[in-house]
Amino acid sequence: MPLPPPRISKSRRPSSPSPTTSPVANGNHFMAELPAPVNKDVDFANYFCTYAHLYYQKVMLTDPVRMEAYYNAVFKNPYHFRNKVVLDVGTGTGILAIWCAQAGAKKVYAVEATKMSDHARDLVKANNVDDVVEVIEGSMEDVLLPEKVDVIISEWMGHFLLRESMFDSVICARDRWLKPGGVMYPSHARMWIGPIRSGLCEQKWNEFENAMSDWHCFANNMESQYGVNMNVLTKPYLEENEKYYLKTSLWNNINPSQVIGTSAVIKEIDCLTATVDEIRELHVKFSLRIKQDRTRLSGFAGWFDVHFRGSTQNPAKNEVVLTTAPSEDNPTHWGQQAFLLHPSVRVNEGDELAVSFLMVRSKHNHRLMDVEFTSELQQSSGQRHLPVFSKFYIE
Ligand SMILES: C[S@@+](CC[C@H](N)C(=O)[O-])C[C@H]1O[C@@H](n2cnc3c(N)ncnc32)[C@H](O)[C@@H]1O
Repeated sequence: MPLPPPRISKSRRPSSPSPTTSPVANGNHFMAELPAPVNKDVDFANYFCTYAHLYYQKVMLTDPVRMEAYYNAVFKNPYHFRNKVVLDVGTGTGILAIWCAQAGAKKVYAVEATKMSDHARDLVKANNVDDVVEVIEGSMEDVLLPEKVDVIISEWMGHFLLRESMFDSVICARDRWLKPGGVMYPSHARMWIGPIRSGLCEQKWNEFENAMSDWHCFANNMESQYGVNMNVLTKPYLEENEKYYLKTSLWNNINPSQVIGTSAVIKEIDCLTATVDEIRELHVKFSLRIKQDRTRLSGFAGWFDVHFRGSTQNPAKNEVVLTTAPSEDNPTHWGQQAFLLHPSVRVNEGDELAVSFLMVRSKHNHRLMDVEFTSELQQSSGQRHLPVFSKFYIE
């Protein structure tokens, strides 16, 4: 299988039909409405099934940036774990739970929704921590623990942080099971956006044009060979391909030199206090300054970092940061999400971009995101361009 794979499997097209929330698309704009209840069976089939494969768990276990960050967070702050009760939300193979036990935890509840729990149980036993770690198969939202916990640890971050919406489950676990004064690992998260140049703009446009010229050949052939005129389907086919090639954000490991200006933090999350309402819809305005001369703005890249700081009452003595920012030496399996503009825009050093950004959950699947950028370029000469509106899907 090709590497690196997506963080979780996604149906490529059409997008997965799992209506779990109900924002409505109104003209060009996504508008959030109250979320509909999640259909658990559909969610399991679309989302959890991927994590039931050791192949995907191994992708995460072989990301050194991710592994080092969690390992250091636990073992450089062992007093947060020694003789403590810990909850690992979404234990996967059990790796974080095993580390917590090795760091001296008195009890670790390791909750996993999928059958990966069987492998986790085996791994826990094989590493002689089965007297401390209890693997529980079930959805975090349904699991009943016999006691409250001192620490919640979880690796819940999806592409561009919030894809997968797994943080909802961590919030649910925190509100039910964390003792007052308890600690979250990680404790904080931030989302970033930066302006980029990328050859992918042209590549995706060419792929889109090829797909359409292939369609026209196919339609001509259908008419001449089988006597059926396909033209009524040309527009829907174009829209489907526009979405796939031009409006779907791309997983990409961007080189830092491709970031052509300043980056902005668009969201900061305190894991101890965040609510689902706070992350369900993000609407942010920010500005970016171009720092390279005579280049092209191909679009925007989004990434995140998380911090292991402990809590105000109980701070980590050794703070650890896990970043997925563009990096030549330390790329991660999350990469960055590229949102490409068609066409790209000529920009110069000193130009300013005023950006309005909106992200809501997809109406088809609450674990995927719909994104809008409205960007207004002001050249260093003072000349202002008309705002450019672009809509994207994080699938
Ligand atoms: C990103 S993986 C992390 C696995 C492991 N903790 C690690 O760090 O290698 C997230 C895991 O959480 C599980 N998961 C996600 N949401 C869950 C929920 N609500 N209840 C239980 N498990 C969940 C997934 O099945 C998956 O195995």
